[in-house]
Amino acid sequence: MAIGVVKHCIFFGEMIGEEASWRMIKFVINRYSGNGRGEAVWQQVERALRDKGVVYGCTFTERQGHARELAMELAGDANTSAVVAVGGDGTVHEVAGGLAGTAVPLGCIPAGSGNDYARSLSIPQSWESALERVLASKSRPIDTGVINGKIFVISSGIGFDGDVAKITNGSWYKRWLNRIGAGSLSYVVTVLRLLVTYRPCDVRLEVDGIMTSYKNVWLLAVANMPYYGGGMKICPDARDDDGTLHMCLVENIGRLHFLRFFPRVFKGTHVEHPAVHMLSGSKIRIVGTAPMTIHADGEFGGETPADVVVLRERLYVL
Ligand SMILES: Nc1ncnc2c1ncn2[C@@H]1O[C@H](COP(=O)(O)OP(=O)(O)OP(=O)(O)O)[C@@H](O)[C@H]1O
Repeated sequence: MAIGVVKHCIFFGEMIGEEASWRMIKFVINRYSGNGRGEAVWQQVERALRDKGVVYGCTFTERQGHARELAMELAGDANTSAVVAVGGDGTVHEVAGGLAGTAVPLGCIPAGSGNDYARSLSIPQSWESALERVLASKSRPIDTGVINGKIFVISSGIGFDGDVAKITNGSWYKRWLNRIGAGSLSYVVTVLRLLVTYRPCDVRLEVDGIMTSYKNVWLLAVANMPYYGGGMKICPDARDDDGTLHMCLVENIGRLHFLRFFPRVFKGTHVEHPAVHMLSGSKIRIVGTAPMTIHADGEFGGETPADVVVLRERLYVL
């Protein structure tokens, strides 16, 4: 039963009736993304769709995890041509989870605080241009990653990274910074806070059958796309269609040193630092001497040990 969709679906004027069986783009909107930006952006998008006479469907998320359920349901509808996430990376992550393995492509109108999915795919940050791209309806397949059974499209982070995502998502300053349009700065604030308290641990890593060990590991990012954390170019070589996951591991570095070299991640020049190891592979196992927090596209994903694999051409995107 297409609960959310039928309830909230909108068809226009003469399109009601027989023609409502046409295939159409369906929008899944997280009103609360970007601290209300989702709602504001959607109002403008909706007005533009009406002006253009586009037939569309729309539905609003009501809770965490709902976007995934809606996307799964919509993908099963024969009249869905694409599902477009209006929101941030969390919404994209959930919608992608519902569409992966189907032929229905994922579109995105960025309205969050980080918007790293949009940045990585060169989707314009302005809703007008992002909508144009959606309406052009050109799709291509991309890879996805899976960590401990949870899908990710952008990246997964373990250790310091996982804690940054977990703390930022629950922070008052993310909401406050979103309000003044500087939401991506919230990740930087958490990094600075956590730098004082984080305790690195040793890690055993197995990549495509090859074992290595690292001492005092701060973080291990596993990326399908180059950007995360609101514009940090953590794995500059990551490509969403190369069948490989790219990793950035930071070990054995003092807190002050970490703080000094941290800004380099915004340009991607951190990769030259001796404490940074860049790796790649398609089947990865990560075991820490202490449990390390995991995030999948910025959403909490449990703790290590972790098994990660890449699934080739698993998702269609616009
Ligand atoms: N109706 C809702 N009420 C509460 N939370 C919701 C609702 N709909 C979605 N969510 C949750 O809101 C969270 C944040 O959404 P999203 O990531 O899209 O926005 P953001 O955090 O502002 O952006 P970004 O991830 O790019 O920083 C997600 O975890 C999602 O599951």
